[in-house]
Amino acid sequence: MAAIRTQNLQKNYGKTKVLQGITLSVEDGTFWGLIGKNGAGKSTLINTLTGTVLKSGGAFWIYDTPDRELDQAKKSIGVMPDVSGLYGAMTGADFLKYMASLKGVKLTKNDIKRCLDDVNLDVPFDRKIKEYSFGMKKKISLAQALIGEPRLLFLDEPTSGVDPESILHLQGLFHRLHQSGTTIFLASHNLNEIERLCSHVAILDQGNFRVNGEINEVINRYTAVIKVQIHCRVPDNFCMSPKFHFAKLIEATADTMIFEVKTQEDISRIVELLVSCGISIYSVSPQKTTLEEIFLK
Ligand SMILES: Nc1ncnc2c1ncn2[C@@H]1O[C@H](COP(=O)(O)OP(=O)(O)OP(=O)(O)O)[C@@H](O)[C@H]1O
Repeated sequence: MAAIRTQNLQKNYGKTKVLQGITLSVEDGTFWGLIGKNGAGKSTLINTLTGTVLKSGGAFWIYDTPDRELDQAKKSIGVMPDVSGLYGAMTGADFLKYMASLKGVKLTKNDIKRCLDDVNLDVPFDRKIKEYSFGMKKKISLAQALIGEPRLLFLDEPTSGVDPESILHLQGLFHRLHQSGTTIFLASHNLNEIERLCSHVAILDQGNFRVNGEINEVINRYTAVIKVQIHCRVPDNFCMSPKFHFAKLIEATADTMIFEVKTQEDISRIVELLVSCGISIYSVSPQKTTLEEIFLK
């Protein structure tokens, strides 16, 4: 079942066409990473899908509920928007209680403590949100998104501006939520985070997806050559026979050879050939194309 489905979804701000006909299907239980340059439309897509802004054209469905009936699907959704929409005059505890009441959930003092612990936010209950640091605001925004254990979670740059220890804590939390079946739609500039956490990725460029799909499949599709570093004892008299025609040796020292090949199978072929030449191999390290390299292309 699709958690999110869009058909030719469009959003304009005046004459600016921000989303130019997005068509996407996000299967239930998947973890999508949404990437794109500043102004590419990531927040606009999340805001449109969660009903914060109105679409200009096309259609979308959340768990088969059409966008015109979005209110009915809202109980399945948790949204962590950017932090500008927080109620600064409220304390964090009152804010969580208020947001919970909108979802029909009653929070006890212990529940609030657990919400704060979940997002690694150590703050007195009576401190007003306007007195929070930027990173603390991010965490309280995430805490409210998690209330009621939503089946579908939208996260807009949840770890930007957050300290490194908390980033690891939050990434662990996202991983556990995904493992327990939550569908997550995460916009982030942290490509390493997306590569490590997500099952799927979409690159938004000029109002449309340049690429979208299963993350390993996307990386493989854009991997023209695989670099493989082989630690081994290279004999002085070693020379590449014609049998190595499928591989390009780009560097060689007394204990390391680096080849460029086209497929994973080529790596096994190189190893077999080296062993048949009597060379002892200590380790083989393929260097995959990263999401960053694909994004920057
Ligand atoms: N309320 C608004 N009114 C007019 N234009 C807007 C509004 N919100 C966003 N835009 C414009 O829409 C475009 C996409 O903005 P959006 O915030 O969705 O990008 P983004 O990919 O989330 O960027 P970033 O990575 O910087 O957060 C930008 O050109 C922005 O100026």
